[in-house]
Amino acid sequence: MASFEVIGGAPLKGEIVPQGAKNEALQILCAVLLTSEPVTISNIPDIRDVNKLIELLRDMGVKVGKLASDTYRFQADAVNLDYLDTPEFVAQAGALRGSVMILGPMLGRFGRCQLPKPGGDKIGRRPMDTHFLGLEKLGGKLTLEGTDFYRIKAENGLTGTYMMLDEASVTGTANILMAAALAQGTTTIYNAACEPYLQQLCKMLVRMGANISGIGSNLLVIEGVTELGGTEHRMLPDMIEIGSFIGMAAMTGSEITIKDCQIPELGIIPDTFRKLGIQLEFRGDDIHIPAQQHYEIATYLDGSILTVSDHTWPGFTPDLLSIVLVVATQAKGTVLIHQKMFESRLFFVDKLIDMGAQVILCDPHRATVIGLDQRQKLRGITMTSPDIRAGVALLIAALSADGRSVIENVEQIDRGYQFIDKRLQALGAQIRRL
Ligand SMILES: CC(=O)N[C@H]1[C@@H](OP(=O)(O)OP(=O)(O)OC[C@H]2O[C@@H](n3ccc(=O)[nH]c3=O)[C@H](O)[C@@H]2O)O[C@H](CO)[C@@H](O)[C@@H]1O
Ligand SMILES: C=C(OP(=O)(O)O)C(=O)O
Repeated sequence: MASFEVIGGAPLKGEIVPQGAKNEALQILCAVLLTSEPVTISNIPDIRDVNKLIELLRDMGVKVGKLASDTYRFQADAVNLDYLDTPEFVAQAGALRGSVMILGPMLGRFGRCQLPKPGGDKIGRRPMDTHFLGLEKLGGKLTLEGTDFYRIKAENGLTGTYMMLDEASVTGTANILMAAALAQGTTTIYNAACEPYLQQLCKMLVRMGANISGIGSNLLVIEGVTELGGTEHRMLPDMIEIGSFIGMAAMTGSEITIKDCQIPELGIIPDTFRKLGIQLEFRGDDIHIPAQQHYEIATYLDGSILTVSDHTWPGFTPDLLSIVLVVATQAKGTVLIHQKMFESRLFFVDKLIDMGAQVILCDPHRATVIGLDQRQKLRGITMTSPDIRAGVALLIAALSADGRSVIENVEQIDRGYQFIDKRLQALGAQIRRL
């Protein structure tokens, strides 16, 4: 297990370019399984989860060519279905969440798929029910082995139908959409997730020959086609990384410019940070955060305490709540952080409390943060990164803290943040990989 040693307290300065989006990459990479023609994808982040998925695709028989450091060409013209029966496949697919999205393409194109319970962050229950309810409505027959191995088959192909998802699951919508693209007839998905990465997937599928209407809404209508063709696709910048850098700049009192953010795709992320009193300036497509000694959390109009909570798009993403929470520890004022989707994502506040932050964990879903307004800095400690976003929140805390911190288990951070130590060093951070 690798660690980061951080000597905190010094402001950072400079420009940083966000990586391509992790969670978009996981969807888009799985979509290469939908066609035997070449698909070229650029702005692919060089991170653990994405590299593991590329390796899995390669081992499944997909031809993978690296054209540049962030650009790959894939061709799934000789997929080896027998590989799904090997223990190697089970180990690889079980090691990340994104592997779950091979289900839809494999079922749509080859009529079968199987999968162990996928990996990913241990942040509470992560049910797969929506995925399978949707795929079964299209004609898939599911067999469960125990509670954590799934086999699904559609020997006579899939048939389009109307469905109302029980929840707007991001990866669930991606799976059903990809399967429906190759089903016979019309599929209507109501209560579909509609975040920018899913919109990107829809646009890519349309370029491959799919007929999809309602892109960007929660009502998708897909006219199935018999086959899809090759395409080129470029990933959006990672909105969670952009939010993390905004939080890092504020918490460390740094002047940072985040380049090429595709600001219109960020939804309410910038305004949510503004509610914490953080100044953001849009300079063309860059976000400039000036050095701020103090930032003050807004209240509601009647003076009552602000709540920041997660919601499906266009609401605030749950993946940035840990960042908002840590940034609030040095704000002026009080905020209630309400993590509605996941019940185990706030336990990392114990470490912030050890560092001197004033946080009350009300219950697994809610924490009240009473900001210190820089009256007292956090103190460096040794801690372990429990999940990807808590890991980065702790890294931000360490960068702002007095003294030396050690963050263990940074493989969690490496899942989703490309060469983060080197990129932060370029901004002047004292961070070292041990
Ligand atoms: C690889 C990937 O893309 N992972 C993201 C994806 O995970 P993933 O697709 O696994 O997450 P889902 O959208 O399925 O759901 C996440 C959790 O939220 C709950 N839920 C979901 C929808 C809803 O309307 N109400 C509700 O309460 C679910 O029960 C589940 O516990 O979306 C999550 C929610 O944005 C993000 O945190 C993950 O980073
Ligand atoms: C929860 C996350 O990732 P995953 O779904 O891959 O575990 C995340 O990206 O914040």
